Amino acid sequence: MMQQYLRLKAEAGSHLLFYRMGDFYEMFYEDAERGARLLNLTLTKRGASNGAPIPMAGVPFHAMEGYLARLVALGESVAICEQVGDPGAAKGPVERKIVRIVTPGTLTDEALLPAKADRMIAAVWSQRIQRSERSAIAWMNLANGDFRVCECAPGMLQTELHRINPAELLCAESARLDALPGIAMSRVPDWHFENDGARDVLHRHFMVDTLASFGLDDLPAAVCAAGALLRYVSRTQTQSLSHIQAIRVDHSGEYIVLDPVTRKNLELTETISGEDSPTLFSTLDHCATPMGSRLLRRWLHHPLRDDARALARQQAISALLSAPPGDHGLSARDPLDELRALLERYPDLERIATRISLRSVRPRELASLREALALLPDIARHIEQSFAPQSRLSDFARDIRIDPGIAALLHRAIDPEPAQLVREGGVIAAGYDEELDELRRLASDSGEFLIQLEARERERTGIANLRVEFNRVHGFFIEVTRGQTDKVPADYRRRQTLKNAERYITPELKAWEDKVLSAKDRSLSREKWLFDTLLEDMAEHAQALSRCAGALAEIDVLAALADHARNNDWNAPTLAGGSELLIEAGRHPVVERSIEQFTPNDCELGPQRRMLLITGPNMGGKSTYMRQVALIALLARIGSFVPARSARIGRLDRIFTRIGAADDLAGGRSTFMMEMTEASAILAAATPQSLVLMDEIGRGTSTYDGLALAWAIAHRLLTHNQALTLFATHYFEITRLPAEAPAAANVHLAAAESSSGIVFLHQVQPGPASRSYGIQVAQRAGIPAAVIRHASRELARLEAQGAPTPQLDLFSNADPDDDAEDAPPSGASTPAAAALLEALESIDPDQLTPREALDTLYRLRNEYL
Ligand SMILES: Nc1ncnc2c1ncn2[C@@H]1O[C@H](COP(=O)(O)OP(=O)(O)OP(=O)(O)O)[C@@H](O)[C@H]1O
Repeated sequence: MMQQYLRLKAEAGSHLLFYRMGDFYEMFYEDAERGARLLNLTLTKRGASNGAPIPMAGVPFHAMEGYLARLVALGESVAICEQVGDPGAAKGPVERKIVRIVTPGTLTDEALLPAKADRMIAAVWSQRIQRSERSAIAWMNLANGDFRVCECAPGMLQTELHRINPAELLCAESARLDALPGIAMSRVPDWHFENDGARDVLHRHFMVDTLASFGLDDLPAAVCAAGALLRYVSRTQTQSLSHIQAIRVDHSGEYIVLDPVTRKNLELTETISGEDSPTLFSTLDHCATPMGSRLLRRWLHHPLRDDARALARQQAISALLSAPPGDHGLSARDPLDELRALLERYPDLERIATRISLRSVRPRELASLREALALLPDIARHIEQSFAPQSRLSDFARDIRIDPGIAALLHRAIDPEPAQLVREGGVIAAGYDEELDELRRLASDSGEFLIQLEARERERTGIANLRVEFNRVHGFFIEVTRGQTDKVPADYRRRQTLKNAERYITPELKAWEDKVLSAKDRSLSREKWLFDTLLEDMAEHAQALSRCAGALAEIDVLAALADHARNNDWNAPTLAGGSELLIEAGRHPVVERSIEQFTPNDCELGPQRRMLLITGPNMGGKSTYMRQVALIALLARIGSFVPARSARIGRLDRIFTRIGAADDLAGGRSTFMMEMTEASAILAAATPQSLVLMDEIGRGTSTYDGLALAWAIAHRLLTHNQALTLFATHYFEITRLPAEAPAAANVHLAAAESSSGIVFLHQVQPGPASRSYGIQVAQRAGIPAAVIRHASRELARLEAQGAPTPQLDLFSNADPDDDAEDAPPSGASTPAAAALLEALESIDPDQLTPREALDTLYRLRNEYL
């Protein structure tokens, strides 16, 4: 047996091996030690190898899922080995096989998957293509069959990985990739990523001769990553991956880029301290189904650059809110509430569809699918009848239409209340299969047959006390008392002789006995076969089911967003083409829910007013204001309504944030170093279409250094990057920037002093703040009165001395070359230079092929030299 174990362990490699023995999955050797430590199991011993006892630890088979869930949460992978041979027939150990491998990114079992979040597996690959380095990511959501790739510059790899947020990351053995927090790393041999082999894997899976139809022709690195990923995932699953029907290319220009820091700072799906709520997602997630919740989460992380898709969603939300009052179609309820109530009755169709493809669906899931399918016509009718006509909504009504034959088949085939597992029996409905009905009848109601047989035999033999009976040792028999045995017919065969009676069997009773005794077994295997056949039939419809699930998830998200908009007085924003953000009476979507009276504020940013310098007391509401502007922009760009009286949101390519200070002690970077690293990333990449939030930059160092840096950074953002910027600062000196650069404007958060201390008005007003109120805020925070009095005296003394204010022309002696670099295109010394700068501005090197880059270089040389 140990030989068999060791062979299977070699196959499982570094994964833990769960080796099935009777009612347990056992682990041996190092696996046992690791498993026992991770799962808190008792470590025992079994036999010996080379004189030393073999460590062993096991988990009961019926509790396996719970243990697996714990292991994958810890980033472990497990190979599950089952007995596949017949224990009776085998001479040595029963034949065993690894039937599946569970890894953190390839889960499909309902019990192991989080309901409201996706678990993705990704593969990364980088290679040199014509002298430039390209990185590619392929990722797959095995639970719904989504398979995507993208290529990007190596510097964008981290940002893209954060967007995708995989649970497991696959890379080549030789890849230089640091472990990423919260992501399990799996390494495979480099050759898995080789182009020819990878292409071959994809060709075979999709049964195509070319990948051109997926748009992968010009993406060689992406092909390598996708091929390696598909090879890895196929190995982990026992069934074919027929639900993975296509690869989609995510173009980098499709979404507004949010770097990891920004996703965190805006608290989209996780608070800064790592909690699930309150976040934008937890505030908006009124979805009725888990698949809707997952889609909403995806949307929040993928705001769109293009207007059309966001607008289509927004119009669908408007249509859902536009139901004519009074005429409420199916019921007296409000149509949006009715729609949400209908959606609430849906199971997780997306995952059920996938498990049908993987042939791992459970009987009860099919029963809930049956109930759900019966509701589809109601939903389709409700959408058509109750809401204003809208093209997106009409598409849904079409996409959720499913062949009624599937529901009919499930009605006929699946028991109204099926058992949990097929092996328990009682899953296939009565009347679906004659043979199964007969087997079940035999297995269950043998009593009737025996009574009839007894009556018949009494009559035939004339033996009045003849009895038909059963015992475990001898099976069925006819018992005749000794005095009557001369009446026994010739076809009676003696089975057993007792003191006062003889026991017989007849050919009829024997045949019947064989049938009954095996009926139970046969009915179970017949049921298993029928269930498998049913799954084969259902698999043909898996794609239609998953399309229907996708449409339902989308309706669910739109209905949730519509509901939130309606209940919180949100409005449809205008999506504009230029670079602008105009918000009238905007609110913070999460904070407005947690306080009684939120003060709305406007925001105006555009080509002539690119930067707001925000001042005001601590606790005045600066961070809230900046975040609310970014969140309103993001919400508009996912297609949602926004918490504002009106909003006009231009095209955005990126949102950057530099908010708050957090040490990265693990990474060995101080607060100040972190701050500067983030700022330098922003200065390197922000464009006129970027939204930048900068909160108190420079705070982490001495006043002069900090002020100087803050000034220079603000200046550069204004003149060079020309990004739309919200710049909160405590350096009042910086409020004089607008005098030099008219594209900057001062606003402040108003506060007033009353007899009982400072009152925060949370109102954004034009102009700089007049003072900082630091001492008043400290007083409110409970600093002892003596310290406050001392501070007030110190302040008065410093003010009386006229404490030196840092000079504002700190940069007047700056290197003239630096000035030139900072100058906007319009500040170029000659018209030709201005034209050249403008031409350079319009180039996005990341979007050019090497050939195009060379051509562009020649063209510029010819035009401007
Ligand atoms: N517009 C508003 N209406 C009502 N309350 C608000 C508003 N904005 C902020 N607040 C409240 O004020 C508190 C402080 O806000 P915020 O953290 O934005 O201040 P801040 O100016 O950034 O402070 P600091 O400079 O100390 O970081 C928030 O927790 C919130 O409860």
